[in-house]
Amino acid sequence: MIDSTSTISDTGGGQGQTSNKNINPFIRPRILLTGLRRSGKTSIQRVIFTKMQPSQTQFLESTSHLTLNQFSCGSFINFQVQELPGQLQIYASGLNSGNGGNNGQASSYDDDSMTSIIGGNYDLERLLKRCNAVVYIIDAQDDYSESITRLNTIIQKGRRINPRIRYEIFIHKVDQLSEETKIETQRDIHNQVRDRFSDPIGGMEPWSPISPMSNSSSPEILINFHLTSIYDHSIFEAFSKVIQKLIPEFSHLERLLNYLLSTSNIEQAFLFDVQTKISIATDSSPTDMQMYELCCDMIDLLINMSEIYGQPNEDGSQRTTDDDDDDDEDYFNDDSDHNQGHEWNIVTQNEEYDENNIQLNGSRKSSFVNSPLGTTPIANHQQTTLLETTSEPASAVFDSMSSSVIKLTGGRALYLKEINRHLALICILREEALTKQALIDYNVRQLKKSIIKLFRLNYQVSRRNVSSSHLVE
Ligand SMILES: Nc1nc2c(ncn2[C@@H]2O[C@H](COP(=O)(O)OP(=O)(O)OP(=O)(O)O)[C@@H](O)[C@H]2O)c(=O)[nH]1
Repeated sequence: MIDSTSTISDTGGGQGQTSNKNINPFIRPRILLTGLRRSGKTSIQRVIFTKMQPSQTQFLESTSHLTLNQFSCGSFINFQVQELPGQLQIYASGLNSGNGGNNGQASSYDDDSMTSIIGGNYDLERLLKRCNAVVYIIDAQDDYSESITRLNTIIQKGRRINPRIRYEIFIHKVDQLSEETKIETQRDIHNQVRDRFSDPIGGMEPWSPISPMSNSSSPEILINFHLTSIYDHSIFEAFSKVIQKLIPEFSHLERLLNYLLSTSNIEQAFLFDVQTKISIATDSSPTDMQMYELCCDMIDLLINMSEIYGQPNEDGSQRTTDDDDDDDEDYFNDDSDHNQGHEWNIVTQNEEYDENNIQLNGSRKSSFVNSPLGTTPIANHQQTTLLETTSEPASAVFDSMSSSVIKLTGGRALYLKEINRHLALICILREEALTKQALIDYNVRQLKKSIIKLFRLNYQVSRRNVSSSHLVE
């Protein structure tokens, strides 16, 4: 079993249930994606969200502005990724620097009072205050000492401003490293970060490992490390873990999957977003990386086979054949006003910092694939929310008829079933368990109904919340 994630904290290797409770289900969680120049930030987004071939990423131009990508998958995965380009330098905020001569010059990142403003007039404090997770990319093939210095600065600032931030450190580009070097690099980076926070700084509490029971008001720092590469599935697995911690329904989904396992003789179950191959939930057993990869391959196989031999619905709507599907199905399949399929929305939401410096990433196809960078600057001092959406519908061939069973050598099997047009359940089980496939099918249908109800409930509450906030306005 391979697990590319390690953690400083006791909770990091798990699914982060504690942090999900802090996520307001009505606010789109924000991920601040940052790291030094050329560390691989844009490549990661393109490979995961636009299906760009990893080899194509070498032609990407450097990102020069803060960009905001909003991702939606039906009503399930909703989050924003703010990419803070590596070329931006952190500058002295000026007034309280205690080093007057340093104004306007790049700081050493070490003095907390000196690191408020990032070159280009972005306010790091504000970005940290508003984000739920920082994904920090370290290029493992490069000398990473400067990168760690910068990371430590961000953590130091973040723990003062927003102690609930989760730091997900991607030790990236490990595809060129031997297994031994990977482990050594991870240990080295882990130690350098831990050592930095083992001493009290500026009156703050020292670094202390967190436990699942940790008090939300504690100053403990939530840090996870992931070994990643865009050239294999590790980047999907790592990003899945980041997303799972931000999905408010995650613990409910996990419980439902655990229940399915216990009733159906299944070894492991994943809920996959079909387009991105992000796993939005798993049962609570540790993830088997090789099985995870096989599940991703199974999705590709199913979609490819269906595209060749399947019959896409002419009207794009989903066929419903399950006898006992009820009205809940309509909620999932109704794209009228909320289930807009996969979207890369172009959004700024009344950002208070200098908005003319924000660049907006557009749709998966038109912006990212057809144009070199696909970013569009918005007008200066934009006051209203900009929302330009180009939706890419979920696969036309993935519908309620989509299901598959693949028997593997070694006595195991993979079982795939559509949950809705965005989500697939994939189970790993012993081949013998398939002798009771009717039971599994039945249980999966019950699971599907429960998931639909769960999201419908959340959707209704969020809608009510939105309309009442309009009334207040
Ligand atoms: N070997 C390897 N190269 C990678 C990986 N990810 C990205 N790269 C390469 O790293 C280079 C820089 O990638 P970018 O995505 O442009 O990096 P960035 O962090 O967005 O850079 P800035 O926009 O300048 O901040 C490209 O040539 C990518 O092909 C990886 O996992 N492995």
